[in-house]
Amino acid sequence: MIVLRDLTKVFEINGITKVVANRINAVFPTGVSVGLLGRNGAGKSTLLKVIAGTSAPTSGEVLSDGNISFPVGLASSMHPDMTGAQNTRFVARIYGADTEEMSRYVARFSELGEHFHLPVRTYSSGMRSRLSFGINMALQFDTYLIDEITAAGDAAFREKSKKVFRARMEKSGAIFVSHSMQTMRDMCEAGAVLEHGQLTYYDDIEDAIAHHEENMVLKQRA
Ligand SMILES: Nc1ncnc2c1ncn2[C@@H]1O[C@H](COP(=O)(O)OP(=O)(O)OP(=O)(O)O)[C@@H](O)[C@H]1O
Repeated sequence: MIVLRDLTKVFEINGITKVVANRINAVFPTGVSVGLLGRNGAGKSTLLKVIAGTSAPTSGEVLSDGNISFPVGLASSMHPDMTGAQNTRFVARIYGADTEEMSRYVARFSELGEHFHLPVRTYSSGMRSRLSFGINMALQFDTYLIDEITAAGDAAFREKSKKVFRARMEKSGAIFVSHSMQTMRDMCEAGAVLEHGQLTYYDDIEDAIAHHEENMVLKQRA
């Protein structure tokens, strides 16, 4: 279970204030795959980083009784000057996994070929996503944080990713960001909509999608 308690996250740049989370109180239940919805710039990626602990809240806290992955798909998760193989071994050591076994798994899964041994800064965004997804799926987490991974790779890769993700969901939960409603339906049971710093949680992803689509229609009319 992940609990957001009075969570506030505010960015201030050049006198402009952006409130991403405004005293959010929410619970993400154990073992549930939750789709996080919201329009561009609502703060979904930022919220994932705050939940992962890679970005500090302005106030409030994130509590969890299980371990949480780093956000898959966000470029900041990888060290750009290290190769894919080095990043993999580095993460394996942090989490106490077998470095060689994990390296073999990630090399095979991510389908990076010779790029696996080149610095991550030379990768396309899709290649980075594949690496970061492979590293995450090689490890056992109670909650996986996934940001737009399904945009990475060709149809065969996406199918393989979905299969591995579903296998992980037998024992774990996830918070999943995607702009594709079809992907949300395929991958998530529950949903949450982030708008104007508020988060509304729904046990059924269909209810969250209906709320989100209504927001998008209202935006078009405005
Ligand atoms: N490090 C930062 N410093 C300042 N502002 C930031 C920072 N990161 C994000 N923001 C701002 O916070 C807001 C939320 O950004 P975020 O990327 O979390 O939104 P998002 O919902 O994931 O967007 P998208 O759907 O377009 O990917 C945006 O207005 C963005 O400009």
